[in-house]
Amino acid sequence: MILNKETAIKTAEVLLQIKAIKLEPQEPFTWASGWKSPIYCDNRIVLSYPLIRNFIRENFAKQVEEIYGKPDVIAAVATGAIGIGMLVAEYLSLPFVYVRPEAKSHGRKNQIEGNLEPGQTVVVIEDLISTGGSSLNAVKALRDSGANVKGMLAIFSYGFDIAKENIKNADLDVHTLSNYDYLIDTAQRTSYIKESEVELLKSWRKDPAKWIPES
Ligand SMILES: O=P(O)(O)OC[C@H]1O[C@H](OP(=O)(O)OP(=O)(O)O)[C@H](O)[C@@H]1O
Ligand SMILES: O=C(O)c1cc(=O)[nH]c(=O)[nH]1
Repeated sequence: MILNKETAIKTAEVLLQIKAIKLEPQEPFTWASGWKSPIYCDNRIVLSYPLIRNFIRENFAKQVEEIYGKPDVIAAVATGAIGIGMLVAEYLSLPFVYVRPEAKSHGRKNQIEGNLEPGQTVVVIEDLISTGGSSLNAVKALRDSGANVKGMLAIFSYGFDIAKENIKNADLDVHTLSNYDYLIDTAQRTSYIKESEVELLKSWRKDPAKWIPES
């Protein structure tokens, strides 16, 4: 869910400005889910731009407080959200943990890194939601450890039905700064993408799991 339309447009604009959005219809990207895609949104690039990471950090912090008040802990989904999650925690003067995709096989064998006590309230920060698998895997680990997960904020979501269903089944409250619709509108308005690319992205978006690149 989008909380603030202006933030959604501005977030789409800055992602385009720093070229976080990559289009490679001829040589598709492979996503975490295994899906092939003509588009990749690399939100990790945000960290390289101080003004833009501050914008993301401040909007995340504002929305965390507006929606949930102050949680006990900010948690980030590794690795993509560790940097920005840490900035949000610092801005709000809150403790921070991050959640690995799985427990380490050596050392302390942790999946959650940092200090988290059972019963603590947690807001999760994620960089991007495609199917929602990675985010929900992290939320499960937090809940299994006894945390009270209040909800999750992500920079961007593609808004796929599968993600909506997964999130609903997990009974998780999710908000994003921007999403695919705002991104495509902004990319069209600023001529970041050509009309032919808009058509391709629209047809891909109808059934992304089954999309086959044109040869
Ligand atoms: O919603 P999903 O289908 O799970 O896909 C989104 C996930 O994919 C990316 O992580 P990736 O697995 O590429 O790892 P990284 O964060 O370590 O770069 C991204 O950071 C999300 O966590
Ligand atoms: O699904 C993914 O793996 C994924 C998609 C995307 O656009 N960006 C990203 O970082 N991961």
